[in-house]
Amino acid sequence: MAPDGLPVVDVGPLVTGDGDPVAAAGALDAALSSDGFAVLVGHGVDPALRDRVDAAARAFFALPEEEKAEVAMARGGRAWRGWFPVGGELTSGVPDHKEGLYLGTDLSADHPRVRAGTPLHGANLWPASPADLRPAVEAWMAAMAALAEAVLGGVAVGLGLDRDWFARHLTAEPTVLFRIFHYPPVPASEAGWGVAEHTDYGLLTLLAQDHHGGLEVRTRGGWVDVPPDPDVLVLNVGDMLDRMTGGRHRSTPHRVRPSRTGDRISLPYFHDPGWDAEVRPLPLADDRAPDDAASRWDGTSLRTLEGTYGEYLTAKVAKVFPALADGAGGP
Ligand SMILES: O=C(O)CCC(=O)C(=O)O
Ligand SMILES: [Fe+2]
Repeated sequence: MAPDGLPVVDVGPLVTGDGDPVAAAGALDAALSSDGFAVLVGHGVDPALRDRVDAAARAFFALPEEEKAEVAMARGGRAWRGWFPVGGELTSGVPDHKEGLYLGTDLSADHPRVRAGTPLHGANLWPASPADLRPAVEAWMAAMAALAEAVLGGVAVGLGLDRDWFARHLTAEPTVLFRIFHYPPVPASEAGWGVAEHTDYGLLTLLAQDHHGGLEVRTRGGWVDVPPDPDVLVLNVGDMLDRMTGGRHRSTPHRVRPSRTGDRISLPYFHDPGWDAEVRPLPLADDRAPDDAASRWDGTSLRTLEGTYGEYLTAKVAKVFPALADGAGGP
């Protein structure tokens, strides 16, 4: 256990094959079964790459608003890509104290899903400056995708499934979103949140952050701080893994305090089921948790959901960005 209570898991054996992957899978299972969050060490991702993405992000957010607006989210249309200003995103109906650049799997205009007008699919909007943003982000997203698949292998083994279960059933073509957030310093007199309380939508989130801190997790024992360590990656469970496991792995609410000490940069990467996947409960019946709709932050029951992951995600995103709601439900 870390001093703050979040478990630390060495995922080295799942990433490199050295060591005992079954023991690492067991540690992961225990971590995700307690509070749905884990601090990952041994992840093998080069810290210099994180520093590159962080530096490029800072250079981008420091540009004048008109330059950032060259890649404004409105230009990304239904693909939900590009920059949004401070206050442009609403979590739980309230504007957040953050700005962000939204990215995802980069699809060209002739990809069948883009041609069909599928929401959240399309090309990334790359800023002209800084030049290193695109190569750094592309390398980072590739590293996160590989790590997410390695971690999912461990999750599967921990649940008594074959190691390639997720790859075969849900993530052959994962839905991938990546965000770069900037939380500018906000005076202590100003209330509100960097990001208000919420859960993540998909399978797994992998988060890198700088040293400023502010991320809080609602564990069973109360709210705890996630230590702001740039060298670790923070893993958390999304709604679909919670649904599949009947709450054994919990999609745990979390929130971000507004930054009081400086410009905070965070890099959440979301590795989620394929768009057309229908996520069903696994046959793990005996340890199924009771239905949680009444107590969940959004009142949604993960036990009774129907439809594809794409439908679930589109409905969620339309609440956060009301501008996307317009016709976002179908092609
Ligand atoms: O910025 C952070 O630390 C967390 C962001 C987050 O929770 C999210 O994007 O879902
Ligand atoms: Fe989140």
